[in-house]
Amino acid sequence: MDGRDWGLFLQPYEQAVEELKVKLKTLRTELKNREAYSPIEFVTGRVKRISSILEKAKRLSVPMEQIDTGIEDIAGIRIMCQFVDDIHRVAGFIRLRKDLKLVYEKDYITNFKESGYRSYHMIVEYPVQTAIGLKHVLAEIQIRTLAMNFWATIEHSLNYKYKESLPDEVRDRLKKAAEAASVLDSEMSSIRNEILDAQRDFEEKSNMFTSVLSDIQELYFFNRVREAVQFQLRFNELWEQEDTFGIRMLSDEIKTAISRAKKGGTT
Ligand SMILES: Nc1nc2c(ncn2[C@@H]2O[C@H](COP(=O)(O)OP(=O)(O)OP(=O)(O)O)[C@@H](O)[C@H]2O)c(=O)[nH]1
Ligand SMILES: Nc1ncnc2c1ncn2[C@@H]1O[C@H](COP(=O)(O)OP(=O)(O)OP(=O)(O)O)[C@@H](O)[C@H]1O
Repeated sequence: MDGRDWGLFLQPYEQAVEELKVKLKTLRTELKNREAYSPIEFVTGRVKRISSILEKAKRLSVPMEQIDTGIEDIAGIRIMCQFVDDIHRVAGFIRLRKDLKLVYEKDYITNFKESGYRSYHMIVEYPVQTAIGLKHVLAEIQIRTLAMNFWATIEHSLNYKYKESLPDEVRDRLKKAAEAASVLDSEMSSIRNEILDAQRDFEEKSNMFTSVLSDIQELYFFNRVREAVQFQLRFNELWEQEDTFGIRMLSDEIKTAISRAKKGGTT
């Protein structure tokens, strides 16, 4: 292939990368608007360099006329997430999409590579509209945490610089660093879960607070002033003691008092 052929060959891959980047960045914005938190931190993409395609074709013994099927990462997308759980959510969103077809997935998080490499890969088929019709191209979507990306970026540049000559001792240290990055991810996930639990706890308490107080207000509305004051005093005490169980019981009592008041009964 000469330069012009390569330009024509790579054009749909360039279009696929640009379109997928836009679509995944839009998904990020949409999720931020819907849920105030997006599992996608940022998205990058690239088309493989010609020299890298040729090198890989040689290494994998892929004939030139089969590189579009034999090399799956000519179009490459990378999605960075804050937490490991986010990776699985993002993969879920990709599986549901109707504008691409999932070919297969590689879970290098559970089954990390010998080097220590961790990421979740999805190979997809993406339809690109060209001047002469639809062309389906393969694209590789790598989904990883910021820590996995940090490790992979440095390891890639060291391997690129030193090629086969990386000393065994350095390889071992890189493996250990990958392990440390994974421990960091687990620790961050567990801190996040604790924060989420605390937030849920706080939300539950503040809902309880509002609901009990509005029930007490209702008793005032039915002119059950003495009863309402007594409930208020008991609530204040239980709230101070952080006795959630006691507040739940009290809430039931107040509700019974309200329905009694609605029926016009006496206290
Ligand atoms: N930094 C880094 N990246 C890796 C490593 N292994 C895989 N990758 C990335 O993941 C891509 C796909 O790797 P594989 O799933 O092994 O598929 P492959 O294309 O058959 O394998 P390679 O010949 O290793 O590219 C690679 O092109 C890299 O971008 C690794 O050990 N270190
Ligand atoms: N799916 C991807 N999305 C975004 N960037 C990628 C993706 N895959 C690789 N890259 C980046 O593209 C640059 C060039 O990498 P290149 O494609 O030559 O090699 P590789 O993917 O690491 O290896 P291989 O040739 O074995 O597939 C590197 O910076 C690499 O991190």
